[in-house]
Amino acid sequence: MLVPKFNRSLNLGLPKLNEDRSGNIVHAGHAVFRWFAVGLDGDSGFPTSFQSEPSSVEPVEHKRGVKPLVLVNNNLAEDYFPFMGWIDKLTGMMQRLQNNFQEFDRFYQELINEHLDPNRTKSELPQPEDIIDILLQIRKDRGFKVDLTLDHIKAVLMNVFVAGTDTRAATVVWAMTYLMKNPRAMKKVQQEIRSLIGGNKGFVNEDDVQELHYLKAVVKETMRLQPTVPLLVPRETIEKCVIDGYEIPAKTLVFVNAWAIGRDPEAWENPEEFYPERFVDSFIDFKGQHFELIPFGAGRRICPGLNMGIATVDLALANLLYKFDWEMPPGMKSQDLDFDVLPGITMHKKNALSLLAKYHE
Ligand code: HEM
Repeated sequence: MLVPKFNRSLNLGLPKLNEDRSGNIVHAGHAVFRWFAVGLDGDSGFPTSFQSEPSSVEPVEHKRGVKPLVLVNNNLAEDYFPFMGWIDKLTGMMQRLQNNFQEFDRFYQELINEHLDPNRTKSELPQPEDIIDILLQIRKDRGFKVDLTLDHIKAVLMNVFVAGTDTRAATVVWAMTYLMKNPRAMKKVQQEIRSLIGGNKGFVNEDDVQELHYLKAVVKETMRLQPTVPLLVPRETIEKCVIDGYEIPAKTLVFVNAWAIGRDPEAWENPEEFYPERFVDSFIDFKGQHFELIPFGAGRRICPGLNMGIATVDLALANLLYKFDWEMPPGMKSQDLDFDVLPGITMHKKNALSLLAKYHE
């Protein structure tokens, strides 16, 4: 039986919350993620910059007067080989991690202080209230007991912002890349959206998305080929087991390769082909019940943000496709697009996806 090896469900930067059962600090979450969000900046719901390479994007200025947060994307050797932590010290990665943590900690503390400020005027309150208000209220209701500390609240925020932002942004970029490579699918999905929404409404909302079956198939097909967390959360066997004749001892670290599973010729016809139609009228879903498609993982540690993740990917992609016609920049052809990947826990496109957006009248 496989069990999660690490308690990574909470903040990467809050070591106390990342302790394993033996009380050791677990470093599985050491990878420091990039900050890049579709629709994070601005009210329109559209990305302010459509690039897949975050390092080439200006850091997102949050409007709170503190230094902008710049997240670096790097993996620690220790993430993969726990005995190789010394390399991270030598390369300075550990120090960068610590610095990053401190910046984040300050940022979240400032947000919390703002929410705790009794002088916060009514007009500044988000509508109706935001996640920080709710968490602080729960804490207050519990009489400030130690079981919900400010560190826990920071951890939840970190999770929502990072686990949920990076993955969604990457998925939208991969979907656009596949669609640019496959004009037939691009045309079909745009037709579906535009014929449903028409010209007057001007945007796609959450209810509309439920009618967009081909769009949903496009997203599934993208996640089959390019799951953004290809190796899921590491697991550890708690007892000896035999799989396919291989004997696996207890306490073995196991990585489940969702990327390879999505391309397994025994599970998929023409697995390398981008063919969203395979999901139209298919019962296969990514909710952890069909093991041939597990971009959100499966079992007890399945992604808890699955529904939110899909809802926002569908919505962002649908609006991008509804509002704009997409072309390659001058001098480039869709054949030039590649699927090279940056190393990392989250699978990002290595070379920036630069496209020309033409407003669709
Ligand atoms: C397209 C979007 C997303 C993808 C592809 C994705 C994918 C994943 C995957 C593969 C895992 C590991 C599951 C496993 O090992 O079984 C995971 C875990 C997690 N995800 Fe997501 N995720 C997405 C969006 C989100 C969002 C929006 C949130 C929060 C708002 C979120 C929060 C988390 C958390 C907290 C975990 C750790 C769960 C645990 O270890 O118990 N994710 N995600």
